[in-house]
Amino acid sequence: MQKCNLAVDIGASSGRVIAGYLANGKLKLDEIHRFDNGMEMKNGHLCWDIDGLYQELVIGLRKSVQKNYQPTTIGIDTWAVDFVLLDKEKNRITDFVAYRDHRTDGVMDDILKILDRRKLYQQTGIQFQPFNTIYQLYAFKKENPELMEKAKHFLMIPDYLNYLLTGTLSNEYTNATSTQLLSANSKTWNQSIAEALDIPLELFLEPKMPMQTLGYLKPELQKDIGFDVKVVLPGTHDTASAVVAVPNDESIYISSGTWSLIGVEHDTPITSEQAMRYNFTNEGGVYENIRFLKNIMGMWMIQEVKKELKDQYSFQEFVDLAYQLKAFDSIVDVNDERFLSPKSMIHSIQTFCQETNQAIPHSPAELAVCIFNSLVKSYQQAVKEIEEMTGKKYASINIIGGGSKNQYMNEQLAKATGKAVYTGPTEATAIGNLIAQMHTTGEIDSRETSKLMINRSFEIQKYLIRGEKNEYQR
Ligand SMILES: Nc1ncnc2c1ncn2[C@@H]1O[C@H](COP(=O)(O)OP(=O)(O)OP(=O)(O)O)[C@@H](O)[C@H]1O
Ligand SMILES: C[C@H](O)[C@H](O)[C@@H](O)C(=O)CO
Repeated sequence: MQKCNLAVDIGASSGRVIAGYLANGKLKLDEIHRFDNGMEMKNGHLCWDIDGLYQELVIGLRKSVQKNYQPTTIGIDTWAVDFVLLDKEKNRITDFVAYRDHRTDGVMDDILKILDRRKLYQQTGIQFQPFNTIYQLYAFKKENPELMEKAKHFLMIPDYLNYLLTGTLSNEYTNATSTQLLSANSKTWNQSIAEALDIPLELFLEPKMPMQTLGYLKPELQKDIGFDVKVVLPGTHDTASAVVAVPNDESIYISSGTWSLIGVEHDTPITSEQAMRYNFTNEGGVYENIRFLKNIMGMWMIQEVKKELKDQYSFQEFVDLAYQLKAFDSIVDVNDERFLSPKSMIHSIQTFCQETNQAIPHSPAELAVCIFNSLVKSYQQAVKEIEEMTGKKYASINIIGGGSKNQYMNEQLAKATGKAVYTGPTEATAIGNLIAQMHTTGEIDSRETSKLMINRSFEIQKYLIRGEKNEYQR
């Protein structure tokens, strides 16, 4: 039997259970189970199928035994901001409403009439996004005052899955920062913000830092799967885990999946006027540092176009089509809210182009090129903003996550920024999750060791502009 750590990494479009172990100084990965994820309408709201996700997690645990693994620890990460509320008997009293649901339409504006925008930013350091937990909680309270009265516990998605595994309630720190309810400096829930919005502070537990043991499997689950395992906290926000696996500290990173998260690590929050204007966020990092980054609409746009075209084209085929199209220059502002949860992504892109007097993309190739070039343009702008705010020049950008497989965008980004673009690892989030577990068990002793290990274990590709000829070296 092979001893291993298990990373459960659930993204907005897919989830996986990955076994990780050290062999000859390298981190080895084995994908044990993969499943789709998505939202569905329930009780008039877009929701996640949380019970289905839990079942997939348990299937992953069972498969690990069938594959002859002996898991010693398990860690869960998912996307951020979404939550569930439990009553005093610890029963779920809300659906897992998804951040793209329209319940938060207009709520941010309402709250910014109660709270001063600058103060809110200075206190929390969090980017203004209409779906942040603070706006979702407020919308929920307005719609369901009687349920809010009954609510006794607030859990985010990984907190809830950890509760189902162990029976222990917790609020993990990196994910808690995405609520916009935590003080960036003290790393505790902000009383004045909660009170101003009449959100009961009793719902929250003292945030627990990553890299500690939460508990063990509940007896009935142990019996079902046939073994026990230590449940450990990685950065339960997937982006926090992903950032741990960036191979080079000196690069700007882009964690590219459903969202594109572009930024750098920083010791302390940056809450300047400029950072607020550029709408950068200061989320909590696994090493108790700050992930100073911007949340950009990301591959969601091509995911939606793919779906609308009835999955006739794979992601790789969209990339191939983009290469074949000689020129198509229309650009959309990917951060425009119309792209967050549209009825039709294709129609929204076309309308944007029409309103801005640009050529309207019709073919799959034109739509792909428009999305890819528009994303690259927003990355280029964010790079400029990061350099301006940190007062530092960066020689390279490192793209991690599934989106790093998009060669067309990687090349365009190198061309647009004149910087070396490194890509990989593609499973950065699971890797960062595993590294946090290995820190907890003592298998990895320092951050430096983990960076060396990542560079030794995974192939990193390089896209580079040489001289004036725009040649790329891989
Ligand atoms: N072969 C490929 N070529 C180009 N792009 C690809 C390829 N494979 C995957 N992708 C891109 O990667 C994205 C998925 O990335 P990833 O698996 O990291 O996301 P996720 O984990 O589901 O979501 P999240 O970002 O919410 O965690 C797809 O939407 C697609 O755009
Ligand atoms: C909204 C997204 O959940 C979040 O901001 C992003 O960081 C993420 O989790 C991407 O997977």
